[in-house]
Amino acid sequence: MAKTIDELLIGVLGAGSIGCFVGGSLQESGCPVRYFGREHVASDVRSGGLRLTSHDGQATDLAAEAVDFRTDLSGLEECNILLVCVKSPATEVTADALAGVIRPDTVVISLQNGVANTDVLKSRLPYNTVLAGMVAFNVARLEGAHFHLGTDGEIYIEDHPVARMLVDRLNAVGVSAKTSPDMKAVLWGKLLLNLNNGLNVLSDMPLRRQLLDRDYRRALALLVEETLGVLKAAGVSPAKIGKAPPGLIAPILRLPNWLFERVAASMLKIDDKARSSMRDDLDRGRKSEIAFINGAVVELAAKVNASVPVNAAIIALVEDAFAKGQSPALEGRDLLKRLQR
Ligand SMILES: NC(=O)C1=CN([C@@H]2O[C@H](COP(=O)(O)OP(=O)(O)OC[C@H]3O[C@@H](n4cnc5c(N)ncnc54)[C@H](OP(=O)(O)O)[C@@H]3O)[C@@H](O)[C@H]2O)C=CC1
Ligand SMILES: CC(C)(CO)C(=O)C(=O)O
Repeated sequence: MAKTIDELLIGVLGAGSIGCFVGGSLQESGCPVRYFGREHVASDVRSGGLRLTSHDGQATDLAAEAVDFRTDLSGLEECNILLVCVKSPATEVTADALAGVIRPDTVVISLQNGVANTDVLKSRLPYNTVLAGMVAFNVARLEGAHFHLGTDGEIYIEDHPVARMLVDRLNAVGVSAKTSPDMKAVLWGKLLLNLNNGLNVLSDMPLRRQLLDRDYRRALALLVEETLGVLKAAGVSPAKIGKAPPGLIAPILRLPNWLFERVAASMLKIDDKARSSMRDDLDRGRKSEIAFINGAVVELAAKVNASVPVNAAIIALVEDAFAKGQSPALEGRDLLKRLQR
């Protein structure tokens, strides 16, 4: 693929929060982008265009007529790069829809949470180059097709010439991005942060307020420690994502509030209303990604004969919340008691 990035058509498959934010940022940088998503986003784009804003005050508006948003897969075969941004439960079905439609030289990049999506895509798309990616920041859909970056954080993409071109373009428009030769470590490092997604479903609080609740932080510390134990037994070294090295996350979380607020000031730079993507799924009546986050820990634990009661308890509570369609709004101390039983 000896073309420049401006000659390559980027497809965003699953144009929701991450897809519209990353795709919109690449379009802002001058790349041709085609979005594939749902009618509820398409109709908002038609009526008001695509709006991207950020907690640091940046704003970008892409006019409706400049946004090529499709609610079917027509023209997918013209894409040279495909960013897969669907939630993990949709990866298999999505990959099957791509197989035999996209060109063998299309580079497919997963920008999803969880550690297994790239393997699923690879198994279904054996002729394509499939790269792992990871997004460390939070994006929320506000009113209409307005997508808001609520935290700091970087995008990582597995090292490859196409990844380098995308990273350059993202950095040029102020979206931090880098390539990595070791995405397994990056994905497990991110999964440590995503252990909070399930807790955010259970707390019924915005992320910032929940992080200021010491009992919720203690619950998260238990999850992180249990997961690090499994990773150690399996010989996996998670990468440092954010400011704290993996081994310091739990001790920092356990600090009293006054000290935590100082030591973890960057972790608390979150919009007051931001919630985890799993909490969005509960509100929108969708499936949860819990099986791909805490469930990945349970799966790895089984391989190394480790027991993971804390992750298992969180999975059960989150599955129950999704079955009922609402958060149990657990007090931090009640959750902690259940986990320490
Ligand atoms: N939001 C965030 O802050 C972050 C999210 N992530 C991860 O990024 C990934 C994407 O999350 P997010 O952007 O929040 O998800 P969203 O649900 O906002 O966006 C995904 C969109 O893709 C649509 N979709 C699903 N299947 C298809 C298909 N076959 N064709 C076209 N559209 C489809 C979904 O529709 P439908 O509603 O029908 O499912 C939905 O509108 C997840 O793995 C998430 O964990 C990572 C970091 C932060
Ligand atoms: C950015 C973060 C860690 C928290 O919002 C996330 O990945 C998510 O919401 O899924």
